[in-house]
Parts: sequence; structure tokens; C-alpha cells
Amino acid sequence: MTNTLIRKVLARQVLDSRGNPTVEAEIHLENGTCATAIVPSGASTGSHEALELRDNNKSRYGGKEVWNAVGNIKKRIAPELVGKDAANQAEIDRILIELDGSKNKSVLGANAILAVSLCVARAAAKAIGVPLFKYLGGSQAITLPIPFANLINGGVHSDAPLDFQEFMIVPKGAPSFKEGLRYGVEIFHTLKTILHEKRLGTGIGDEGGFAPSISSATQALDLLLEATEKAGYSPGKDIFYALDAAATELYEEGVKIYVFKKSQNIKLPPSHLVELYRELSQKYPLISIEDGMAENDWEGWKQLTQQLGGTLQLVGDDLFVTNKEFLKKGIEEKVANAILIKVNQVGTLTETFQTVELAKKNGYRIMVSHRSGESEDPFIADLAVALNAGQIKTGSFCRSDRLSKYNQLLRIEEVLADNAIYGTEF
Ligand SMILES: C=C(OP(=O)(O)O)C(=O)O
Ligand SMILES: [Mg+2]
Repeated sequence: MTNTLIRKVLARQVLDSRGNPTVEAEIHLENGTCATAIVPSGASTGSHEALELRDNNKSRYGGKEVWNAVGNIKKRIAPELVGKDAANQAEIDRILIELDGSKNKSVLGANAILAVSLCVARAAAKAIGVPLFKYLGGSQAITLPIPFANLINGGVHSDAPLDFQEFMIVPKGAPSFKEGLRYGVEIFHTLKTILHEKRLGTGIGDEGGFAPSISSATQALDLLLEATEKAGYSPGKDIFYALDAAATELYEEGVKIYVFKKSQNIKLPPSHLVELYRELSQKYPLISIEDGMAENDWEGWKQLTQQLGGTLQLVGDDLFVTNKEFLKKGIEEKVANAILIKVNQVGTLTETFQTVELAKKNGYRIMVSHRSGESEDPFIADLAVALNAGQIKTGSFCRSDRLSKYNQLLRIEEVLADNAIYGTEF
């Protein structure tokens, strides 16, 4: 028997892809295994997410240091976990949740808790000698996700005068993950040439997508369409499109209006926003809209789901915050038909699995997601396969923080070889 008992728990402050401090945990097991895990960080965060603990000392890193979270791992979490079995994830996560004791992990910090939760899983998998995806998902974990690649970045992720946050290409018609990735990368390079020729700018946003000087969803989708065709692919056959409107950022709650502040200062009531989505989905092969309405606009979400839920995937991100309580409400009220899975929104691996189980039981699709602030840690690549999510969004193709996930998926595809399945049916 491998000795997977925890010998030592360490932590440190490292930097994320935006140059902001974040937490890395390091765990040593009795058998000599050592593993690390780094937590990501969002920018367009849902207000019900688990709390990311920051030091708030404005004179250092703009108040974003995480020494308190690091200290909580070293002083409060480590003594409780030494001697416990890293292979018992549910027990470790239960200890972490109880030690924190709050509803939103605000005592120890979700960044402290998640770093340890992920690191424990990685250490146990390594000690036992199985790939992480197999350790987490067992022999059923065989689905390589379709990459939803965010090629145009707007919203709070870039300076482009675009209000919707993400314009993604979806290589659903590819025969394998590897080929889907190639389709996506070729379209990315073609888009760069087009943007250069049109003098629209080839600078990038937080997730590595371009941040061109365009100001409407139609312009963005026209560019994606042009790049797709020029790269030799067929829109609606090889390649489909997806949006993350991140509509919480646009919503003025008091007046129940969506304001497109970055572009034309257009103001739309929820019903007009639904119409805009309908028009876009009729004009382009759009298959998925994330956060089409704001996290607190449940009425708007209902309208959206009633009208477009039959033909489009409607993904709840800020709406559900990977939390089974919010998802339960969504299921009851028949809102959305898919859920975005971001581990740091809820704070432990066990809770993430519980939310996914509830979603699957109720016919909601799963999309595993990065955050806009990422690191070299590829954990979510393994997680996407472990959950048979069938879909992952992890940005564009020119930042190592995003490519670490894509490259890990290539490795996993190689391990699974002929057993690998690509994506899910829409
Ligand atoms: C990835 C996203 O951005 P962030 O991490 O800033 O919430 C998102 O909104 O889906
Ligand atoms: Mg989102």
C-alpha cells in the first residue's frame, strides 16, 4: 500500500497571469511525493462567489497580496491535515470547510482552501501513480472537451470598446481534440492577419484573445466568420460560435436595464437583449451564450431560457457560481440549461463534484472554465476530462497560462489513445 499520509503542508505567494499575487500550496506525503497547486482569480466575478482573501495593504501590490491566506494554510490548515490521508479527498475537504466555518469561506479564504484541496488531489494521484484525470474520474473519464476558444476579448478583460466579454470559436466539427485545437489555432493566426490588414489592432486581452477597435457583437462575429472561411473551415459545420456576454457587468439593477457603456452607450431592457441574442443566433451559427443576463436578473433569465433555451446552450456563470444551492434554484425556476464550472467560485474539489452531479442529474450541460487571471497550473484540463464535461473554455492560443491547459489535454488525449471521445453532442 502506498503511504499517502500527509507529512507537510507548505504555502507561498506567487504571481498570476495578470501579475497579481496568488496562492500556491505545496504538499509532501510520507512516501516522499511532493505536489503543488496554484489558484486562479477572476475579474468579472459573481457576487456570490466564495471569498478570495486579499491583504488590503494598498502600499504593496495595490492591496492584492495574499500573505494572510498563505499564513492560514501554514498556521491553521497544516496542523489539521498532517497525518491525514491525501487519498481521502472528501474527508480533507470536509475538514477544510469545517475549519473555515463560514458560508463563503471568508475566514480562511477560498484561495487558501482551494489551493490545498487541489494540491491534495494532485499529491494523491502522483503517489498512487495514476494521471490526475484518471484519479479524479476513474475509468469512465474518456471525453476530451471541445475547446471554446476566446479569440476576441471585450468587457472587463480588455480595452476594446466592446461590451460583451468573450467571442469564442467552437471547433465542434473536428474529429478529435488535437484536430479541433489545430482548427482553432489556424483561425487565430488568420484572424491576426485580418486585424492587421484592416488596421484594427492585434493587441490582446487577459485571456489572450484580440482586443480590436470594434464596438459591436456583429463586427466581432463577422471577423470570426471571415477568419474561419479564410482559414479554410466551414462556419456551421466545422466551426460554431459562442458568447460570454458577462451581462452582470452591464446591468443597472435599480432600473433593470442593460447599459453598453464601453461602446455606444446603448440601453436595453431584458426583452430587447433577448431579441438581440435571437438576431445574432439567426445570423450566425451561434450555439452557446453564457451569462446572457445578470446574476440578479432572474426574470430576464427566465425570458431568455423560455425563448432561446430550446435552440441555444445557455450557460450560467455568475448566476450559479459553481454552487449547488444556486443551481438548485435555477433547476426549480427552469433557468439556463448549462453551468460553468470554476473551482475557485466554490472553493473545494468535493463541492465542485457535488454541483456537477446535480447538474448532470437534471440534464444541465457542463463547461469547465479557467479564470481571467490564471497560471501555469493545468489542473482544469484534467478536471474537464475527469468530469466528462465535453466542453472547456480556457482562452486563446498565445499565452502560456492558457496553453498549459491545451497542452495538457494533448497529453491526456495521447494517454487515452483509441479510447478517447471528443466532445459532446449539442
Ligand atoms: C472567465 C471569466 O472571467 P472571470 O474569470 O474574470 O470571471 C468568465 O466570466 O467566464
Ligand atoms: Mg463568464
